[in-house]
Amino acid sequence: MNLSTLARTSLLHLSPLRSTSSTRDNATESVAIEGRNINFSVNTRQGKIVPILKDCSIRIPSGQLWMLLGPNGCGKSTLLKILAGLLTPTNGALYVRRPKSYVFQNPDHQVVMPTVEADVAFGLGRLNLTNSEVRSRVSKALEAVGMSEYLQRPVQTLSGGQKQRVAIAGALAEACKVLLLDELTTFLDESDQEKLQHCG
Ligand SMILES: Nc1ncnc2c1ncn2[C@@H]1O[C@H](COP(=O)(O)OP(=O)(O)OP(=O)(O)O)[C@@H](O)[C@H]1O
Repeated sequence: MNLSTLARTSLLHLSPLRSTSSTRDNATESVAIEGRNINFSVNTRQGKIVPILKDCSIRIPSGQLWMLLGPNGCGKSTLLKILAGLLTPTNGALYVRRPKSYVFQNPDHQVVMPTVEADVAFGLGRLNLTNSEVRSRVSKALEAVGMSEYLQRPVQTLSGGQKQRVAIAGALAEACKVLLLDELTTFLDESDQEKLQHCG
């Protein structure tokens, strides 16, 4: 992937990388994502090694919305999966602030519980919260994505865009500091995408 494919929504601006992981805690508290010289290759069934990402470097400050832009197959999803921890880079250095959440391109891969309420609460199970805290977080997250009235809805009755909003609500409920969204445009209409920019 060429770094020119990384764009902030308002302004293309890439600062040079300046810290290493050992100095990060003191020097760059406000950095959300930083990767340096990330490489990723896959081994094909024919035994060939195919490079997908070559020396990809990225630095994103906290509190900003950035989009990865580029042609089909250039490596956007691969990079996002590496940032999410779903893929391990072949080499390179990587820091992603926690907690982080990843929303799949296809919400059917993520929205798995029987009801909307159960699905948004799913990730909270490991956080040791009281029932009332869980209910409050679920309620606020659903409100943020405009899905409050769907609390008891069976997830299989939702549209693709509604499922995607439920998946995003699950991420917001976990109070993630980094939200990684793959192909926001697959199911969400323009107005939903616009609203999402303000609900974090
Ligand atoms: N397991 C794999 N084996 C072989 N090639 C792979 C594998 N996984 C990904 N690729 C290739 O890596 C490249 C990058 O894929 P990726 O899904 O990251 O692209 P993308 O930029 O997100 O594409 P799109 O815009 O079409 O979603 C593609 O050419 C893809 O075919």
